[in-house]
Amino acid sequence: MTQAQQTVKLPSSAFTGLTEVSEVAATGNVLGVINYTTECTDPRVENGLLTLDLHMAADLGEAFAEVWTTARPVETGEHHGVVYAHDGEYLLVAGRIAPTGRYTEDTRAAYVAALDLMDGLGYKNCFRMWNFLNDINGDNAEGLEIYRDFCKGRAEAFELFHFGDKEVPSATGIGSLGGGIAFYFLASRSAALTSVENSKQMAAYHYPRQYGPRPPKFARATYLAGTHTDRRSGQIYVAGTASIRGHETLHDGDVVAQVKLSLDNIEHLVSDENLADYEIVRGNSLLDVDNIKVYVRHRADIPTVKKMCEERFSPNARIQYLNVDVCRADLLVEIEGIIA
Ligand SMILES: C=C(O[C@@H]1C=C(C(=O)O)C=C[C@H]1O)C(=O)O
Repeated sequence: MTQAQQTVKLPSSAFTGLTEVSEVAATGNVLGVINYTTECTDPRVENGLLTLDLHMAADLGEAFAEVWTTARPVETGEHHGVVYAHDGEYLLVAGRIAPTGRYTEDTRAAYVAALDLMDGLGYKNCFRMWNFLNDINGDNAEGLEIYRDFCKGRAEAFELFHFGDKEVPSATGIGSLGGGIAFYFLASRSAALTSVENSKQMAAYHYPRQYGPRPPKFARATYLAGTHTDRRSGQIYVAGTASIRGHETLHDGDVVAQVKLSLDNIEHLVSDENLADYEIVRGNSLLDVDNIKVYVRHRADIPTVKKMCEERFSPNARIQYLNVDVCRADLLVEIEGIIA
């Protein structure tokens, strides 16, 4: 191992019940607590912990927390409305945009605040973004779908920061049950990043105009390692993945076929065949994916989706199922995860 590999410890996340957060927090340095719960609030620092509540659960019985921990002591702060925590190597920044009739400008402003913060504090390697949009498939005040409205603001912010398409992080852009748009991002100071595409899907940033005025800017996965020469032991952050080949949704109305294609897409994405383009050799399969979130549009489909996921992921994988809308009206399911 090189010295850099030894010193840059990669971050980790765990799912826990809402009431167990303080026990998990006591075991390490907490970068952030993301509550997938019954209401959305502005991000805050609570008992010294950066906390973001997302409206992603119908009742407290299905709520859970995702707790991000790192190796070093964490400091928190606030910058132009976004709240952050950092440990000298990793930064988590969270924000919320209140419900409005047009999201482009507010999304651009909130993203600018977060990107500006990363620049200012020297966390220039953003490797994962999550975005939660209430009424994602609904129309804004001008008749533009809220997801497309959001994509426009995001693309404009990236442009202002001269973010090249090949540098965009992996992301999730998913529905939520309330609260406008909430987001959290992870960035690093010195870890090495590789944005990974899926050779069987069109890069999202190349999607044609039929999907909105500006394409969604995200990578299918991010490979995060201590050094650029480590092409074997880094982490893989798998973006929200759905039943899309090329740029087209396949299997409209068929949840079983959509789950199968989503899983096939992830399987191919993390395979050495796909990663060869990036000189990454990891020997991965679906059995290595953990910290999985499965977003299901129709509650009644959850048992079917769960059965199929349990057949293909490891029995030890931690999986959360959430009942929310997906970024295209014809998508019934979406899956994300992490290979640590
Ligand atoms: C499912 C897709 O996109 C979704 C939307 C994303 C976004 O806009 O950030 C990222 C991944 C998925 O959550 C897709 O286009 O394949």
